[in-house]
Amino acid sequence: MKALLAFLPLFRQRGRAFGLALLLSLVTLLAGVALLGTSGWFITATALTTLGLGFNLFVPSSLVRGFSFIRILARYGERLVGHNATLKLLSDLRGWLFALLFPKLPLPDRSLRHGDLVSRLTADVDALDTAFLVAVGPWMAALLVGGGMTALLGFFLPGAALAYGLAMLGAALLVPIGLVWLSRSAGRASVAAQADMRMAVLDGAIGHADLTALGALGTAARRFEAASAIAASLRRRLGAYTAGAAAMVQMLAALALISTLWMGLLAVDAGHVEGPVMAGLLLAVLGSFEVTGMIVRSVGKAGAAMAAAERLNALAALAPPVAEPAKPRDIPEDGAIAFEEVSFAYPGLPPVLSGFSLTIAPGERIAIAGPSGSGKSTLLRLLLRLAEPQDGAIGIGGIGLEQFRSADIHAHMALLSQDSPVFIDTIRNNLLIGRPDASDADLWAALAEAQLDAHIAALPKGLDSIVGEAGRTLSAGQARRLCLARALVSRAPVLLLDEPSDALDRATELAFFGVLAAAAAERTIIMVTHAALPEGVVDRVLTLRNGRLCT
Ligand SMILES: Nc1ncnc2c1ncn2[C@@H]1O[C@H](COP(=O)(O)OP(=O)(O)OP(=O)(O)O)[C@@H](O)[C@H]1O
Repeated sequence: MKALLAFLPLFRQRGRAFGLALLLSLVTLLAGVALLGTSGWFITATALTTLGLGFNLFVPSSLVRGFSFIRILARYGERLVGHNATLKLLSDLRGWLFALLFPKLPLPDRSLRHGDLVSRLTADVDALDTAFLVAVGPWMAALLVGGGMTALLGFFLPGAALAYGLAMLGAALLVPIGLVWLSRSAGRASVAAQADMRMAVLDGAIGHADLTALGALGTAARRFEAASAIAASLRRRLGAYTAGAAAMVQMLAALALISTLWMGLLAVDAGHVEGPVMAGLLLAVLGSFEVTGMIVRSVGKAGAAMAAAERLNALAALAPPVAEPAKPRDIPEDGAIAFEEVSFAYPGLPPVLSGFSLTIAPGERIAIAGPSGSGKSTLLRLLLRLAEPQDGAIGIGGIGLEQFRSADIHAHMALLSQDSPVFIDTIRNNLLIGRPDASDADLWAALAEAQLDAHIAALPKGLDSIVGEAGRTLSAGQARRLCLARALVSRAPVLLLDEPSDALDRATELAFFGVLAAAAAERTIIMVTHAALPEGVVDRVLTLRNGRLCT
């Protein structure tokens, strides 16, 4: 519950709209109760009229029409206002989550898998949509309608008021609380199982080609089936709990109805209440229980909503990898980059770097080689200040990285990695990510430097050609050169390259290095690579082993 309360400020922002939706749902409910009550009274009175009693038909018949009209309009308004507010709340929620998450990307926590993150950003947010509207509204309505009805019965049929009040209390409060309690762990497990299911789908889709080649599609399918079977059985269990609770609520409504009928007949017999009034009260009691059905339906989802809220809070509470400086300094354009006695370990793991020192002069080009897992990519992460060393210092021009804004560091150093994506968008927009205010001339210049201009110019739509998912309308080498052009557009004086030629065949790799050497003439280059570099691409090649450079 605490996890859900964390979202209260967001809910409050839409408080007015939710308040109006609540008011309209109350009007709907009251109109429904009044409609049933008046109809019961009207029908009974009409029947009695045929037995010779005088009765004015016009007032009750216009009341019936009036109440049904009010009910229709209020229900329509409540749906309109309520759903509009809910959709806005969902968009606020996503905005809040993205704003919290973006400064923390890339997430250092490797336990949070891609599919799980997607699941949290989509399904978990959706699971919260009904939490407030459906849970808060009907409860307040039950309180008001149930209280009002008890008072009304207390006036006409005091004997029935107590039974009704207790039945309403049980249906609106005790049964839903029991349902929340019962469905808590199944709700949590259900959210986790559905996340597992999504991860299995994503893994299967992303790795489809490899799974097919390895003949492992069956294993992937079985993993998905197992995850779905667990999710389905949890859903069934939650459904059974909700159905059981709904049945109990119906029984309580029946008890309230029977006791009202019993007391009503006695009162009519004793001449304390007229028959039509008793019939009206009976139907009003029936109508007032409508709200408890809504409570049970929403509360059935409460377990999942609470689990979703916990997962979202956990995501929001992830600590930012580094703190921004209170008084940021400007990065010296021509400053040398220096690692001094840097030691770094990922939490709970053995050190990746220990006492690592290196100075890179402005305009110098170096390559860092070393065995897989020796910490080459980690070096670049530290330089981009995506993580901070436990010991030692990293600086530019003699100023520690911690004194620069992260945004300035990322503008100073452009990263081209083996995972640099080509987005499903136009070539222009792919390049503008490097520098949003770049002119077409800048884009063409960068494409020329990356030796991609002739190819793009030959496309019918030129810069406005769409490149497909993972740059599929480009060859692997062209996609890599497009990413290089993006890095060049950025005008960053330092280029960080992490296995830039990975997955390219040797001929394409050599061509890429040739392009790189020519294009990045004025820039500092720090390249991490396993590839054998042709002459002239870098000034020196260093090897990282056991956390230090070896000579
Ligand atoms: N986010 C992380 N959380 C925990 N451990 C990590 C993380 N990133 C890297 N590591 C671990 O740190 C070590 C160094 O990884 P790193 O990616 O820097 O090596 P690398 O030299 O670039 O390897 P490769 O050449 O295979 O890309 C490895 O043992 C790796 O498993």
